[in-house]
Order: sequence, then C-alpha cells, then structure tokens
Amino acid sequence: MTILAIDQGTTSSRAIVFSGRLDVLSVAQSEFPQYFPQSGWVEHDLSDIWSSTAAVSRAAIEKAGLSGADIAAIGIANQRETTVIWDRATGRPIHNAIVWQDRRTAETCAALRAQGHESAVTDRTGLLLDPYFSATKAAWILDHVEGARARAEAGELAFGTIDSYLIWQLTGGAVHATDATNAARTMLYDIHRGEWSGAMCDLLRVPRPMLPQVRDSAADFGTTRPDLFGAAIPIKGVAGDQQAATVGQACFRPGMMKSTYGTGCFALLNTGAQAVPSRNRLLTTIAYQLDGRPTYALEGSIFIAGAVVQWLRDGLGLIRDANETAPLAETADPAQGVVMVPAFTGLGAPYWRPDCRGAIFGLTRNTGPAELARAALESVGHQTRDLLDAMQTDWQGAHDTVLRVDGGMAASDWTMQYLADILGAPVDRPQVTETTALGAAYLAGLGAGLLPAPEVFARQWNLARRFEPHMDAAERDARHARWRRAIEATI
Ligand SMILES: Nc1ncnc2c1ncn2[C@@H]1O[C@H](COP(=O)(O)OP(=O)(O)O)[C@@H](O)[C@H]1O
Ligand SMILES: O=P(O)(O)OC[C@H](O)CO
Repeated sequence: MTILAIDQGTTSSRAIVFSGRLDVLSVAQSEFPQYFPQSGWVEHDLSDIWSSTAAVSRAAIEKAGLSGADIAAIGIANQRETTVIWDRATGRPIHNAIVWQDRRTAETCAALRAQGHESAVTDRTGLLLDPYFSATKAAWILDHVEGARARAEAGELAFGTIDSYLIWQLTGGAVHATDATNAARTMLYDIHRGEWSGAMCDLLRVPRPMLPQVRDSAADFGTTRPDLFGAAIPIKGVAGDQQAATVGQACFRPGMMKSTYGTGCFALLNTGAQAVPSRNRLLTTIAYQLDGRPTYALEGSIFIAGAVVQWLRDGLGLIRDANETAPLAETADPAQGVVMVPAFTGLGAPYWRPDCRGAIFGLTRNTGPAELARAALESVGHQTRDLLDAMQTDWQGAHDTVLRVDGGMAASDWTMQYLADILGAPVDRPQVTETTALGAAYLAGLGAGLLPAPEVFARQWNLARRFEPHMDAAERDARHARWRRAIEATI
C-alpha cells in the first residue's frame, strides 16, 4: 500500500510517494515560472501548474518503481488563497491564477475597511480585509475579463483555490470541491457555521453558483482519470499546505504549534474545537476538519522568510547558494547591530501593512555582506517572535513552549539557533522535514481508511534536533527592542 502526496507550492510542484508506514519512497520536484505583470502583482500560468503537477506525480511513481495501480490514495496540499476561475465546459482558466502574494486589490480592501466592513469579515471568516485572501482576487478577474461576471452568475464558470483546480483536472471535470481548510482562506466561508457565507459573497461580489462544494480534509474527492497514471486512483485527502504541515507535525493537541519556513513563514497554533478570536490581528482559521468537526487554529503569516535569502542571492549577488548564508553571517561583526525589515511585499501579521516596504537600519562604513546576511537571517527570528508574542496574549489555554519547525529554511542550524535564542524557548526540528507532504499523505491514508487515528500517527513524530536557547534574557530583550524600533520606523 503506497500513497502519493502532491505538494503544489508557490515556486514548485512536488510529488512524494510514501509507503504504508509513511516512509518516503521517492520525491520529484519541478519549478515553474513566476509572472510579475506589474509592481506588486504575481501570477501563475495554470498550464504550468497542471503540467508540472502531472509530470512530478508520474515521475515520483516511476522513481519508486511503481505503477498507478500500486497507489492506494492521493493526498493534495497546496499553496493557499491563490485564485483560479475556469470555464466549466472546457476546463480552461479565463485568466492566469492570481497568487496569494499579489497586492492588486489593496485599494478595494482599503475602501471596504474605510466603509467599516472589517469586523463583519473577521467575525464570519476569521480573516482580515487584506488582498492576501481569495475573494477580492476573484472579483477582480470577474471585473476585468469581458463577460465573466454574467457567465459566473449563470453558473458557467467555476471558482477555486489550487486544490479545487487540481481536483477538477485530476478527475476530468467530475468533481468541483475543496476542503474546509482551503475554503477558510477565501474570505467567503463562515468558519463557525461551516458553510459559504451569503453575506460575504454579496459584500465581496462573488456569485454563489461558482463556488465549490466543501468537504472534510480526509474525504472522498473522486478518482483520477485512468489515462493520467494508468489507473483510477482515489483522491482522499486535501488541505492547504500550512494546515497539511500542521497535521504532518502532529500538532493535534490544543496548545501545540508549528512554524514552516519556506518563501514565507506561517505559524499555526492548534486551539482545538474553539475558534479563538484575535485581538492582535492574527488569523482565526481551520487547522483540519475530520468527521465534519473542524479543529481551529490561530495563524500568523509572514510574507518574507526564505525569500530574504533568495534576495541576498539573486538581488544582491552576495551568495551563490542559500547554504552559504549562515557561514557568511557567522563572520559578521556582532557589535554593529544592523537590522533588516524585509517588507518587500508589505508586512503580514501582526502588522498587516500592504503599503510599507523594506528597510535596513544601522549601516556604517564597516557594514558588508556578512552583516547583511546576519541581519537577513535574524529578521526571520524576530518576525516569528512577534507572531508568538501575539499568540500568547490571544490564547488563554495551556500552551506548549516548544515550537516545531519545518520547511526549506529550517535546514539552517544558525537560523534555528537564533530563533530559539530570540524566542527564549526550544525549537524542535523533526526527522521528516517533508511535513507538508507527510500531512497530505496521512490525510489521504485516513480518508481511505488505511491509516490509524491522529493520536496513533502522532506517536510516529520523531525529533531530529532540539535547539535550546542560550542567549541571556537581557541581550534577548535588547535585541528584540531594537527590532521593534526598526518596525516602528518602517510602518
Ligand atoms: N540553508 C539555508 N539557509 C537559509 N535559507 C535557506 C536554506 N535552504 C533553503 N533556504 C530558503 O528556503 C526557501 C525554500 O524552502 P521551501 O520550503 O522549498 O519553500 P517554498 O515551498 O515556499 O517554495 C528558499 O526561500 C530558500 O532561500
Ligand atoms: O507555497 P508556500 O509553501 O510558499 O505556501 C504558501 C502559503 O500557503 C500561502 O498562504
């Protein structure tokens, strides 16, 4: 019994075949182009998304020495919020996907906020009026593609996040569905009632007939077209990638939290059956939904984490490879205290300022590549501390002090040690760092009735390395106070 996990991310599509014991048997990955048609706009060509997903899925099955008939179930984890509208008759998208990072609807959101609509949005959806989420992106497409709004009202067009689009493609147009975690990122879903919100559809101008059906995260999402992988494989698990990572990190108990360091950083704190409202501009969202029962989370989303390292490499040319960042940072003069606020696409939680841009403070004639590299890596620790401080004041329940980490940047020991130091708390890195794919595979296995309950799966989580905090409290506080002054000066 093997499971195929598809991890359709912002910069690449990955597919991993897991054994029945959830060991990794094979991995295939393919990057695809990013399109930036205007400043602050980010798009994906859906033919790239689909062809790379299909290709890596086939490649992973082949690398594992298997055929489609050996795959018992498919699980999908996806970049969230990214918005697709397609023609139900042809399956063809009517516009490129508008990616979660895209800020083109900032003015729409600001206008709705000025009209006093934010509390209604937050009460129902747990989100904030920010261009990050899907609804204003969908309305933008309907307003800019000729005839689209009328066709959407008539039920000819389908809306979806990337999971829905992949399910549609994989099933040959037989299933138009999403799971509750993805629905919770659209700004159209009432997370308390567990249904699409008519009030939000009206306010944000997204016609109801275009919305997908919402299912559990471990459920029946149809079977693949037999010609794709040589067999009709059931799709049994679906979750947004950060929620899938929460499952893969086995954060099943209220109070457990994980933080994933990829392009951005996303920290989720499990709050159990209780949807906890935030007073600190965190998001209230669904961590996973099983047997019709949602488990909620508080989420802090940072838009730039690993991307700051990409900027050192591609923008400044200071390094050739991400792995060179930490050795360079180690040679920095620690007395210089350079602070980098990487607000390249605005600031996410807890500030939510789509308009502000990045800044570097404390430059001297002696500042060089090493100090910039150090400030870049440190910015990830400080941004996480801001999120966790906000979570601690929002969440009154029992709280783990340990943070479980994963994602590409969690490979950097220096960054994880600084994170532990600046949090003043341990940071745990698991043996399996493919937690997003693992979470998708587990959900699929659960949905197919092949894998045991979450409590049993949680026992399989194994620690690879714990980073204990070493910095003394006075230095920690002084450093974080300096960061906060830099933030104040930036926003
Ligand atoms: N050793 C490292 N040190 C610092 N950053 C790293 C390191 N390895 C990878 N990264 C960063 O991690 C990110 C890639 O992580 P990944 O989880 O694959 O991201 P995503 O899923 O968002 O595409 C990149 O932004 C890269 O710069
Ligand atoms: O594709 P990733 O890993 O950068 O994750 C993107 C997030 O889901 C956006 O909310």
